[in-house]
Amino acid sequence: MANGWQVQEATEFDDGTVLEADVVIIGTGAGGGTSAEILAQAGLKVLMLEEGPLKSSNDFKMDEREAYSDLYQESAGRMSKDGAMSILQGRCVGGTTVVNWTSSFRTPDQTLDYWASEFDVKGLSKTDMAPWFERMEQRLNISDWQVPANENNAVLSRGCTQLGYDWKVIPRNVAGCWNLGYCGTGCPTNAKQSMLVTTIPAALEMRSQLIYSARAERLIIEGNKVLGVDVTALDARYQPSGKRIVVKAPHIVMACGGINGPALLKRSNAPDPQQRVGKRTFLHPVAFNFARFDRTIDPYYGAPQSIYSDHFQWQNVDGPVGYKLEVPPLQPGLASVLLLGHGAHHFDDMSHLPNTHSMIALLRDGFHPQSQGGTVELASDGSPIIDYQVNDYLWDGFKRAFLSMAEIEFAAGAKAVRASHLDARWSTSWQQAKKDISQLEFRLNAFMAGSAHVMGGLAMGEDLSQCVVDSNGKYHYLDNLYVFDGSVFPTSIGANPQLSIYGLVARQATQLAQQLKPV
Ligand SMILES: Cc1cc2nc3c(=O)[nH]c(=O)nc-3n(C[C@H](O)[C@H](O)[C@H](O)COP(=O)(O)OP(=O)(O)OC[C@H]3O[C@@H](n4cnc5c(N)ncnc54)[C@H](O)[C@@H]3O)c2cc1C
Repeated sequence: MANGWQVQEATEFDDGTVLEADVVIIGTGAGGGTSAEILAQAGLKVLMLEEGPLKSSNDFKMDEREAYSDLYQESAGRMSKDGAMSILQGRCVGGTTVVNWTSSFRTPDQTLDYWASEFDVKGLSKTDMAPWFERMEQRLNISDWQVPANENNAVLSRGCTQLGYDWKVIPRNVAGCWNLGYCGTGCPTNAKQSMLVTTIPAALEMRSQLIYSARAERLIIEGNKVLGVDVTALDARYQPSGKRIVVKAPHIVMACGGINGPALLKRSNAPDPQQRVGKRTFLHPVAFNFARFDRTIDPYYGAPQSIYSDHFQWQNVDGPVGYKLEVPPLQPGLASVLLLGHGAHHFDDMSHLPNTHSMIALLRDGFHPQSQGGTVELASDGSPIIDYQVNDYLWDGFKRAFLSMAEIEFAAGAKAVRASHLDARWSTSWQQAKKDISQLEFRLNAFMAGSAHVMGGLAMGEDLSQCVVDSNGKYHYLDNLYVFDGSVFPTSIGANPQLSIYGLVARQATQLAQQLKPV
């Protein structure tokens, strides 16, 4: 910034200021950052709008309390409408890539094939996508994690090996990682190759502009065109400051991510003849399991996710729900929420944290008629609400996942295992766990699922009865509006989504850049 980058907080502008650019990008996460660099490289004047604050490694102090309120949507308190699902998403310059846990997977072939056959998605086969994944893997230094897994992750590989289940090492987007484990509070060493330290600085170096604490309130739509964006300047407490600015551009890229993107279109009364905006929002609903060991696990230290198992993920594509197994970090604040409960039991659970391991199962939603995902609605103040119901189809998956996780944990030497359900107790043998898990029932607010992977809501494809953007990310019903982020996925990915977004957006933004390149 000292070199003269154009970076401003929205409140620095006078109320009513009008700004102009060749392309305005709303949101600076995986999709926004990738688009900004590519469009700026093509010589276009890019203006990035971000509703969150600008924070950097100077501010990232491995402090959960500050990080959750500064860097996450709704201060990490975002929930589904009925409270059954806790949803983590970033809200800062760099978006969710600033707080994510660095796992980097290509889109599974099964998912790309399913999109082509069920949603008439064109041009995104495995072969079409390979060069784009390769390009972004190089750009973000993605490769298998070479350091031995921490104890928390080693439980997964050890248990799977014992049982003959598949497991693999996770590729990560890091350069010179210190193996601290606090990726979720922002990387204090700049090792994580988030948009904050890669594509956004590159775009700024090419004379792009970034305005932060700037919430896109609505798109200004006339006929088939978006003329610009009406922006609310937010104050230090992330509340409207009373100032508004307008950004005009001939081309608009929405990269606000799932939930917020559909909400912006709804606030803008964007044309949506089939009423599909906000539908098919997927979350990879996550079930958590905990295991106690008689040795130290220290689950808060070391690369958060370094081992995964897809053993239960692709046994079929469109039958009973499949799930990916991974291992989350357990910093004390996060652990205290996930462990559920209160009082003496909770105190006891937290006292055992150094000996506690956790495993997660990420359910692959969206591949079955009984898995239609959630719907984004607007609250009376225009903010988004996600209605996502846990039904019998998902509950069956959660119960199978609890069993798989407990079996693996006992095989790895766990002394006791517990599901994250208020009725669950610590089972001290695999036999006991099978019985205990079979008795668990879905009750609202007794079982809490989580999500850190918001996808869909603006489905991509040529089938107009289901989709609102085309296979290149252009909104079907407006001439100059593009959606370049994870909200376009017509199902969940079936793997952690960031590299799917980077690869897809690299392809789409490059196409747009070729169309718009100044002559
Ligand atoms: C704790 C955590 C861990 C994760 N770990 C992994 C992982 O290990 N691997 C992986 O692949 N994925 C992971 N993810 C998910 C991954 O980071 C996201 O899927 C990805 O970043 C989504 O990209 P996006 O471009 O769709 O949206 P985002 O990256 O969320 O970016 C959207 C941006 O738009 C801004 N915005 C929204 N609305 C507006 C508006 N109206 N006006 C202006 N700005 C707006 C938001 O503030 C945000 O900065 C994790 C997520 C979390 C929360």
